[in-house]
Amino acid sequence: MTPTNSLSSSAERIAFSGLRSLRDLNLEISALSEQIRLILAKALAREEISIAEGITLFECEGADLDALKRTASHLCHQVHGDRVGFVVNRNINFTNICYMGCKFCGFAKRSEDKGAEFLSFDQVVARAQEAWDRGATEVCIQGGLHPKLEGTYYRDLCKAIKAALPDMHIHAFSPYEIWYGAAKSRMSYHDFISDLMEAGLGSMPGTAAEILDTEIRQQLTKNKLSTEKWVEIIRAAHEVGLPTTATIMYGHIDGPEHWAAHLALLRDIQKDTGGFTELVPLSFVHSDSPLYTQNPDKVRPGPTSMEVDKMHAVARLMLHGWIDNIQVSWTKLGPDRARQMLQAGVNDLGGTLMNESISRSAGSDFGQEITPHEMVQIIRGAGRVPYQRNTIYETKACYANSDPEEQAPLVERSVDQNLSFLRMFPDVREQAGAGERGHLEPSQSLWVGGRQSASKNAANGGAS
Ligand SMILES: O=c1nc2n(C[C@H](O)[C@H](O)[C@H](O)CO)c3cc(O)ccc3cc-2c(=O)[nH]1
Ligand SMILES: C[C@H]1O[C@@H](n2cnc3c(N)ncnc32)[C@H](O)[C@@H]1O
Ligand code: MET
Ligand code: SF4
Repeated sequence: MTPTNSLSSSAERIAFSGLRSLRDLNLEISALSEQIRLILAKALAREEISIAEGITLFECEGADLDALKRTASHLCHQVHGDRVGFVVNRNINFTNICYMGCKFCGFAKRSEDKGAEFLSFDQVVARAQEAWDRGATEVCIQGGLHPKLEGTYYRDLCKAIKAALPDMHIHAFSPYEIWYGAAKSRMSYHDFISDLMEAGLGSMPGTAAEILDTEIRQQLTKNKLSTEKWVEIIRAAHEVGLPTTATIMYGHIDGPEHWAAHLALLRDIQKDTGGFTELVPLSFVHSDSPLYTQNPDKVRPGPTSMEVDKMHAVARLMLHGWIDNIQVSWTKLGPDRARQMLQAGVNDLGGTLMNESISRSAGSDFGQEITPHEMVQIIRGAGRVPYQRNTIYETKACYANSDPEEQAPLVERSVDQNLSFLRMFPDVREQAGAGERGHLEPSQSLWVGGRQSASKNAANGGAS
């Protein structure tokens, strides 16, 4: 198919995507406040950004913030060139029945509540099969901590999916679910996770992280997994060879000091294990979240727009060379803000999802699915070259010169969730010879068993 919504030349795409040459960037930086100038110069020299410096970056504004975003974009291009990825996947929440009482959560229900759900294995497998038939490479599976779940449930669910779909990647079970399953099975985390891997688990979402700070966690929920346990479970997963993502849920009762410390903690873990594939910042969705509705005076209604920019940009700077994939969550921000983040250090749009419920039940209104064809247009709308990847960042298809098949979304959209959001993107013209910069060979992954290729690309000069 002929590509739609694209730019005519590489130079045009670079200018449009907000990227500056190193010379221009250095010039711009020389005009900034002394403090920010020194930190950005350090980042460009690949020196480590400390927690204190991270806090300073989180507090910057105006020209300083513009330069921070451009520095993040520059580092992103050093690693990834023009490419921005997405995964074709389906989110399957096998149950929303949960009594853990996390205050930020709008998803959990009691078993007698209207809308309470507990899918059978057959139903989960049927959803996975339907996803496979629509081209999904991954199912992302998480659920409530249902009181009647056996410890063996998680393993048996993986086996049931793999029996029907041996090549489907299972990205499943948050550290909180691992804690629950391991406790019910009276097994160590290492043994419990190894058992899940034998049953077909391919990777784990690094959710349940929220803010990795004891005081904040106690206010978000008294019972939830401690910071220490989250770290222990993530380390155990990495040690037995299971990759995980990393997340941060921000914009509620937290602030810059928590964010910088959280990112530094993830970086420390990565230095030891290399097991994180990506960071996914999750903006707090407030409107149907008890945390906010019960305390609107004390809890913020999600991060400000500036904080969203800063989170993605500072994460790029603090994690550079360690966690080089920064994913924006379109379910939290919507397609247009997600597109803008591609100019603040982000190189990934995450999953097409097909069924989103966690954000929707907390009040987000960005729908359940963005189809591959739409993902490609959003990415081109930021002057970047789209590619489909699998969960561990291997290229499945590059859309420099073609488009994926158009597909109707799995769940019909309401009128306000139709494709009209794509019209807000700039009118960009057909492109010839797109994608000559920054391309990887199809088999090359930016996450190869914990060793990322950032330093190699940077050593080659990166984007100029
Ligand atoms: O439907 C959802 N899927 C979520 N997913 C799935 C995600 O969008 C993608 O499937 C993968 O991260 C793609 O690599 C997550 C996966 C993670 O590893 C970490 C966080 C999330 C968060 C969500 C979420 O809020 N809603
Ligand atoms: C599965 C993950 O989804 C995230 N999550 C749950 N509820 C919300 C919300 N209201 N806003 C943003 N993220 C949320 C949490 O980080 C959880 O661990
Ligand atoms: N219940 C699990 C957790 O909190 C996963 C889904 S949360 C909506 O980690
Ligand atoms: S966040 Fe997860 S564990 Fe907490 S209440 Fe919601 S579903 Fe349950």
